[in-house]
This record gives sequence, structure tokens and C-alpha cells, in this order.
Amino acid sequence: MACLCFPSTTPLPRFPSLSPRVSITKIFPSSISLFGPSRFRSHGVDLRSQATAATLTVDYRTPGEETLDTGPPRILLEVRDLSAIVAESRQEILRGVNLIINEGEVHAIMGKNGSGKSTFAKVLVGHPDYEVTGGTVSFKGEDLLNMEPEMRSHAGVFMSFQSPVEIPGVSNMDFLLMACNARREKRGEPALSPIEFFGFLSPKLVAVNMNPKFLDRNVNEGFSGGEKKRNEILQLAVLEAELAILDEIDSGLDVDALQDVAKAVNGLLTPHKSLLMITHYQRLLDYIKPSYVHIMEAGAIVRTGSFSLAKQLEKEGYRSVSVA
Ligand SMILES: Nc1ncnc2c1ncn2[C@@H]1O[C@H](COP(=O)(O)OP(=O)(O)OP(=O)(O)O)[C@@H](O)[C@H]1O
Repeated sequence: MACLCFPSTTPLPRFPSLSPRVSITKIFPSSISLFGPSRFRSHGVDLRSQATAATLTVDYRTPGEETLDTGPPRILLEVRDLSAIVAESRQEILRGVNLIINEGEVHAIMGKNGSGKSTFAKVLVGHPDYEVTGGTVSFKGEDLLNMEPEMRSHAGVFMSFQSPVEIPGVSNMDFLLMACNARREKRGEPALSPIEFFGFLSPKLVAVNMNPKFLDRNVNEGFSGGEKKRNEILQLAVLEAELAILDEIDSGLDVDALQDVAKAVNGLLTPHKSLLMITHYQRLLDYIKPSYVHIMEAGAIVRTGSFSLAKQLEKEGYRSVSVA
């Protein structure tokens, strides 16, 4: 904890070395001089509106009740020059993927069939079909590639597959409870009893508009395509993952289901949770607004832009965004 004073003419400095989650805990006197984003608020007051007086005293500690955004955003996932091959055939698929996802950001990856989008997602979660041949991936500052798939999940990476697997003989409720408690254990939190878990789960069922009867059925067994996708989002909600990777979550969904799923996903986003979506269609991005849209081509991200890139793609096709 540090205590700093500034003369009235000094703009509030940005503190790149401090976590953006530092908090203001004391302000003396009541009026101060500040220059910065409108998020500089304390006790519900926009500090810049008090911009006259002599000193500002600030205690810095993490985390606190009020948030002062003082530094660059925190990197959640950093992918550098990632290359990967199919383990069995040695076919090269990823050829130097670079991507940085900060906390709270929503990224969309689009690209032609076979460009490597799903492979990239699967490599991130440690799918055994692939072998990494180069590059690095760090998640919350730790080497993700060094972790077993299970550890990646416990660390906070969640992936929803294009075709969610069925698990015969395991009820959805038991599966969710086990998954939830495994993650809680890794976070040092006490396990939830089945009754406590039901209380935890109920609002999430409502959020994904899912009938509780699906809890008694075996995981994804006999579920329709749309029901499987909702179930995936329910799993995401239960696991409270910091990075959700959703591979074509919009495929096979009718309009109402797409809206339900998008609403549920949006409801899970927080300033510290991030989303990586793979999709072919702008319509998903109409509901879940991306911070960035990336185009993948031949195993690498070749273009990055805003939502307008997806609109251009929809209107003019891949030829207009290709670098080949
Ligand atoms: N396990 C595997 N075995 C053999 N080839 C594979 C395997 N996984 C991926 N590939 C090949 O790698 C290439 C990229 O596949 P990937 O599924 O990553 O593409 P994609 O961009 O997600 O495509 P789509 O948009 O059609 O889902 C394809 O040519 C695919 O056939």
C-alpha cells in the first residue's frame, strides 16, 4: 500500500507498473484535480467534476471497493507464433498464430472452411490430436502449453466444441456438480453439496432458458443440436471460466435459441472474463459484440479489425479480406 499526494496542477498519473485493479480508498480534500477517463470514480462521484483543489491522497491496494483504471489492460491470453501439426499425419495446420486477448475483451475469429480455426481452439485446450511445434501460449501469465488439458480447464479455460460429446451413463447434474467442485477445489474453495449446488445452478438454468428436466438426463445424450449448445453455455456458467472459447456456438440454432444463447453468454461477461468466438456469420456478432474480429487464413491470423470487418466479409466475401 502506498500513499501519494499530488499538487493541484498535476494530472493524475497513470501507473503502468501497478495493477489496473488498484483502488482509491481515501481522498483528501474533497475536491481534486484529475485528468483521465470517465471511469475515474469514487463513491459514485466522477472525480473530474471536483477539479479545483490542492491535494489528492490515495491508498493503493488490491483489490478494493472502487476501481481506478490506471494502467494498460491486463493480458489474459498471449499467443506468440503458435505452430501445430496433426499428431498422427504430421500435417502442418497452424503456421504462426499471434493473438493477445485482454481481460474483458470479446474476440471473434472468422475464416474459410479449413483455415485452422477449430484446430487453433483445440490446441489451446490441449486436444491430443495435435502437437505443438513452435511458439508460446501464456494464460494469466502461466505457460498454458505446459499444462495438461484438465489443468487448463482448472486454470479457467473453457471450450465449447462444435459437436459437444455425449456421455452415456453420467447425468448432467452429476457431471456439472463434479466439474464445478473440481474447479472450486483448485481455487481453494469448499465443495458445494448437491443442495447448495442446485441453488447455485438454478439462476443459471433460467439464464440459458433451460428446462431443469435436462439435469436428470445423461450429458448431451439425445439432446437436439440447440439443446447441446445451451448445455455447453450452462457448463460455462457453472465453471465460471475466465476465457471461454466458443466454436461455432451459433451453428444449428434457430433464431430464438441463438438469442437465448447470446443473452446467456453476454450475461456471463464481466470486466475480467473474456470470450473467443469462432463463427462464420455476422449474425452471432450482432448479438455478442466483439471487441476485435480476426481473419484466419492458412493457419495464421492475417487480418484484425473491428466489427466492420465482419460486415465487410458478409457483404463482399472472403476475397475482400484475404491476403493470399
Ligand atoms: N485431426 C485431424 N486429422 C486430420 N486433419 C485434420 C485434423 N484436424 C484438422 N485437420 C485438417 O486441418 C485443416 C483445418 O481444420 P479446422 O477444423 O481447424 O478448420 P476450420 O477453419 O475450423 O474449418 P471449418 O470452418 O470448416 O470448421 C483442415 O484441412 C482439416 O481437414
